[in-house]
This record gives sequence, C-alpha cells and structure tokens, in this order.
Amino acid sequence: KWSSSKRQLPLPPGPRRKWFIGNLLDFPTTRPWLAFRDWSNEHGNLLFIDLPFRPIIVIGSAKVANDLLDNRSTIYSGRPYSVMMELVGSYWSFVLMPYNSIWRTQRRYFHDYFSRSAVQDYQTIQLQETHTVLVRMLESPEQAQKWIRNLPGSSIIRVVYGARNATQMRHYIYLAERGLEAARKALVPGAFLAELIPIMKHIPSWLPGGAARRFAAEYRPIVAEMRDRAFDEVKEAMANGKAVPSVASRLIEDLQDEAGNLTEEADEIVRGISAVAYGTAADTTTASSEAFMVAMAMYPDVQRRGQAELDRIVGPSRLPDFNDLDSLVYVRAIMMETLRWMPTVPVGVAHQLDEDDIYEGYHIPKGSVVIANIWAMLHDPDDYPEPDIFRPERFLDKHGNIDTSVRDPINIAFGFGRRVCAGNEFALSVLNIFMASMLHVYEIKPGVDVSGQPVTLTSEGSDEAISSPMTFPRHIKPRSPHAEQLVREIVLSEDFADVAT
Ligand code: HEM
Repeated sequence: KWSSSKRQLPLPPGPRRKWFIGNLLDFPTTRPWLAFRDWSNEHGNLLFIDLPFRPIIVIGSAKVANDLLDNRSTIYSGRPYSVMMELVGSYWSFVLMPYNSIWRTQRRYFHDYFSRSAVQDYQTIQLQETHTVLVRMLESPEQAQKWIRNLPGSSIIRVVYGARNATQMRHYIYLAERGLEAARKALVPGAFLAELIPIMKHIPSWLPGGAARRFAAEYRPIVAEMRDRAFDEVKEAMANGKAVPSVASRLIEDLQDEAGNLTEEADEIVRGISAVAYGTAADTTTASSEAFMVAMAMYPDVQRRGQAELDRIVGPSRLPDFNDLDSLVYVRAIMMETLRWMPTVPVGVAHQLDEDDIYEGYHIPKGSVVIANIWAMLHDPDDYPEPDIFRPERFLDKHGNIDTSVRDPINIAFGFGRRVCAGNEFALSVLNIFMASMLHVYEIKPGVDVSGQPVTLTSEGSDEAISSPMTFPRHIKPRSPHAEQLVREIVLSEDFADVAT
C-alpha cells in the first residue's frame, strides 16, 4: 500500500505524458537504448515512462543502478511477467521467474556449477574448443563467424550435457540458437504490443495484430525441444551406464532418491537449470566474441599491442593457456573494452520493483518495470571519455596495470544486484582464453567481401535484446609461419581427434 507521504511525492521526470495512453506512442520500437539515452540527457538518469498497465523506470547511470539495483536489491530483484515468454512456453527458466523461493533454489543450484571456482573445472573443455576454432579458421577462414559461434555453444553443451558427438552437437547448437531467438526478438522493450497491452495476446494469429500468437506458434515447439532433447539423451545414457559426467548428470545424481529415481518436481528443476545454462551461454558470449573480432580489425594498433604482449609473455613456441591470463594484462583490458564498447545485452534484462520506493525525493511505484540502460552507462563520457573509440588503454595506469579507479565495465555489462548474470565467470573465462589465443596466432583485418569490395566495419549492434555486431571482418590469416605451425600442431595432439564440432 502507498503511504500518503509517498503519494505526495512526485514521480521521476520523463517524456511528457498524454492523457490515458501516457507515453505509448513515444515508446521506441527500435534500439530503445538510444532513445532512452536521449531522454536521460534531457530529463535525468532516473526516467519515468508512463505506459498503460505498467509504468517503466529507466536507469541511465551506473550510480543510480548501484544505489537502487545493487544496494536495494531486496526490493529491486523481481522480473516483470512477460506475456510473450509465457506464450512461447519459457516459464521453466529461472531467468524469467519472479524473486521468490523457487528462483532462489534454482539460482543456488546453478551457482554450485558456475561459480568462479566451479568454472575452473571447465578450463580444459574451453581450451580444447578454442583450439578447435583456431584449426577451423585455418581450414576455412571464410566461415570464421560460424566457428566462433560454435565455441561458447559447444563448450557449454559439453559442460552441461557431456555430449561430444558431432551430429548431436550440431543439433543442440541449432536448438539453442533458435530457442534463444524467441527471447532475443520478444524481449526488446516495445517489440510486441502484446507485452505492453496484455489483452492483445488474445487476438487470434490470423487477425491483424495477431503477431504475438503467430510468433508463439512458431517458437513453442523449439523452446520445448531445447529444454528436453539433450536432457532426455543424458537420462537415457545414464540408464545405459554410458553417460559422460556433466552438470546434468551430476544434478540428477544430487537430486535423485536412494533408489535412483527423480520425482517429477526434481526432474523439472534439473531439466530447467541445465537448459538455462545451455540456452543463455551461447548467444551472449558469441556476440561478445564477434565484437572482439570487429574491434581488432578496426583498431590495428590495439591488435598489435596485444600481440606484442603475447610475444613477450607466451613466446613463439607454444599457444597461450589459462596460466598465462593473469600476466596478459593488456589482453584483459581488450576484453574489458570489448564488453564496454559493444554491449551485447544493451538494456539488460528488466527487473521489477516489488515495493514502493523513494529515491532523491521521487516516488517510484511498486510494480514498476525497471530497465538498466547498460549501453548508455558503458558509453557515459564522464566514466569513459570518447566512448565510441575502442581504447583498452583507458583501463591501464601508468605502470601498465589495471587502473582500479576507472569504473570496471564488467560490473555493468552483466547486470545488477541479485539478478546479476549467473554465468559471468563462465563467459569471462571463455572470452579471455579465446581473445588471447586468436591474437597469438591470427591477423585480423576488414578484408574484402564475396564481391571483392572492401568491408566497412561498424560498432553498431543489431536491434535485439541480445545485440550482435552488424558486420564482421573477412581477413583472418596466420600472422607468421610460426603461428601457422602452432595451429597445425593442434591437429596432431591427442585431445584434438576427440573433439567433434
Ligand atoms: C558476454 C556474455 C554475457 C553477457 C554480456 C551476459 C549478460 C547478462 C545480463 C545483462 C543479465 C541480466 C542481469 C540483470 O537482470 O540485471 C544476465 C542474466 C543471466 N545470465 Fe548472462 N551474460 C553473458 C553470458 C552468460 C553465460 C555464459 C551464462 C550461462 C552459463 C549466462 C547465464 C545467465 C543467467 C542464468 C541469467 C539470469 C539470472 C537471474 O535471473 O537470476 N550468461 N546475463
């Protein structure tokens, strides 16, 4: 209930509202992070956007995000109910769940397998999969984007389901991409009117305005198969005594009773948690890996400085491994700058405020949808001067160490508070080893497209909830005969033959 004192306080400022429909017609339908940024420049970093049925708060600065989403996380950790996600049948995913005990239990299980220390167990897989990408790049550099896409996908599939068979792997990757496509398209604020005006979901798919139902009909079977296919195969393999140890198999063992049976409820939980990891890891991490490739091609001096560091620390006779990463400070700064320069989850995942709140004299109503404009925070010129330029040096002090007085983009790019990305350690680990390995052996340039025209690259991302680079470099070649030799030797190593993608 609103106390009378809260009621008297003004709502935060925002674009002018119209009677009844509020800001419905002003609401941006493409790249909302840009319109939100412009509104913030005009009205401030706590914006109120008035929509019928659900008020929206947009946070435009890291400070406000820390004050509210981090420091008041007990009330800012809900998720707004999504009609579209219900229509496609995604509510088994704890990413979407309200802040309640079911979410808490599942998030805790997830954490057991994806905390910083747990993720160290997956380094071997991540390194092998990175090496596979290096080899494929040599064989068919024109398919570089596909190989990069496979890297987080096949790493997470091996970690979660233990699968190594090429046919399975291809199908699982396909399912994860298509399954997540539903969320990418539906979760951009403003993408579907049904999300803003819930009654629209009842419009049959063949009527104008029935886009939501048509969308659901297409994606529902894919989302279901994404959750169940790989998991059922793990269960079957376990029953036959052939399972490769994996997150799914360990979770099953954890939750089954002494007779080896899973209750229906436990089965749902384990299935859901496994699919959350599998479904969220690939696209987000792929988009950042691609952004890195674009940055390296656009900023050759940065690329050379990264390579000089690798020459110094790793040298020409071997590939980098996880033990090198702490010494590769410039490569780390490149990773930080990649996450900042091209944020791949530009407006985060919306939170919901579960109680009335007061901030700097404004009343923020209970039930508000709270959007963190991550893109704007990472392009805030006060924290990051000349934000459109890719410059890893901004994170280094005069001794070449990471300058802790500069705001760390990792604390923004992965979201906030209790809802902060649950896979951030997995993502950072795979990104870091991938970036070091690529730089060590390859030279990346814009190159020419299939018709022989020079490629023009841009830092602009696609207009989706997970935003990928719009362009991709075409010239990816070994940077020396030594480097090429190192890649060729991978094929001869024992591990390689096993790894099928
Ligand atoms: C560069 C890669 C990634 C980026 C930029 C990213 C970013 C994000 C962001 C912004 C959120 C929303 C946080 C919030 O609500 O404030 C999120 C949530 C989440 N991410 Fe990631 N993520 C990445 C990779 C991953 C990976 C690899 C996994 C799984 C292994 C993962 C699993 C999750 C999960 C489970 C949530 C939901 C947490 C919850 O609702 O409690 N993410 N991520």
